[in-house]
Amino acid sequence: MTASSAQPVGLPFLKGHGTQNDFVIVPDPDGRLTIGPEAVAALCDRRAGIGGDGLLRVVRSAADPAAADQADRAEWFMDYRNSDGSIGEMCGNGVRVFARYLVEAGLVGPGALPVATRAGLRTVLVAADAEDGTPGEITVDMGRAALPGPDGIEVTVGGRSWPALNVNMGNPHAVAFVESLDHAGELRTAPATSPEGAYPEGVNVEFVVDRGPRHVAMRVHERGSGETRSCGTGACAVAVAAARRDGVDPAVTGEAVTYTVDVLGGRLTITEHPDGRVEKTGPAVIVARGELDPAWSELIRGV
Ligand SMILES: N[C@@H](CCC[C@H](N)C(=O)O)C(=O)O
Repeated sequence: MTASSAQPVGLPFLKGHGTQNDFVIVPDPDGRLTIGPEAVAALCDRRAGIGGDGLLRVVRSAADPAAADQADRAEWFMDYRNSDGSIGEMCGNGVRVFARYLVEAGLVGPGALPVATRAGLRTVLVAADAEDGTPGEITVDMGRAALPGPDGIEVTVGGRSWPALNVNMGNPHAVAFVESLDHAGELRTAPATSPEGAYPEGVNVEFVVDRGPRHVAMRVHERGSGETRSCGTGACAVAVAAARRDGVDPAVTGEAVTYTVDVLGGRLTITEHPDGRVEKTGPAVIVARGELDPAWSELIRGV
């Protein structure tokens, strides 16, 4: 994609991030645009495009067949794509950034906001901004974690292997507790997982170390995006895996448990409730607004 100096086509975009997991945001309220995998990858390219770990298309649920069955419960559908153009069912940081955009654009008011995703409905709560203007934190009900097994999953990097727990937060995760986050290496390629076939759709892999009581730190290699500085669904998977490793299950104790999860780009707070719901709290900001050059209409249909 080469930029031209012609008049802007007027297709607006924004850029935002949540704990430095960053996204190109494309408002498409009436579902007029077709942004195929090639266009997503080009927009997310950090040298020739806008740059991002993924893309959030903001569309009314009723205007997209992928979310039409949720339209009676959620006006807005988060159409999330990884930076390579592939689909991710859910994005925990993305949904906070998505909500921040809707609120800042005046498209929704304060309070609980239901958002349709490919993993089902998620409810987002945007806290009021601080008096100094600092954007309030955002809490998301991320639904229930599933631990479908099998036992014996392993993650391997650079000749070292660790046992991993398969945690599904609407999307798949393999969570491995390691001695040092450096052991994950450069993470330029996806870590190997075994047994073969455990993750037919690919997997997000988290490497975790302890920082203190109910406090861990992680790195992540995301399916479709590579190493990112944060992964919201990954942080939830990590908190649930850490709780089980620590012998804690809120469904058994009847008490919620909270873990602080440090990511390379900040900090997320994850609470698992006795009914199994996992809540995630963290920041989300919009950092830029602009218009795409007309040259993009070669890749994006409907412009
Ligand atoms: N960064 C996201 C997860 C995005 C989807 C993931 N790469 C997948 O393919 O499942 C998050 O914050 O949860």
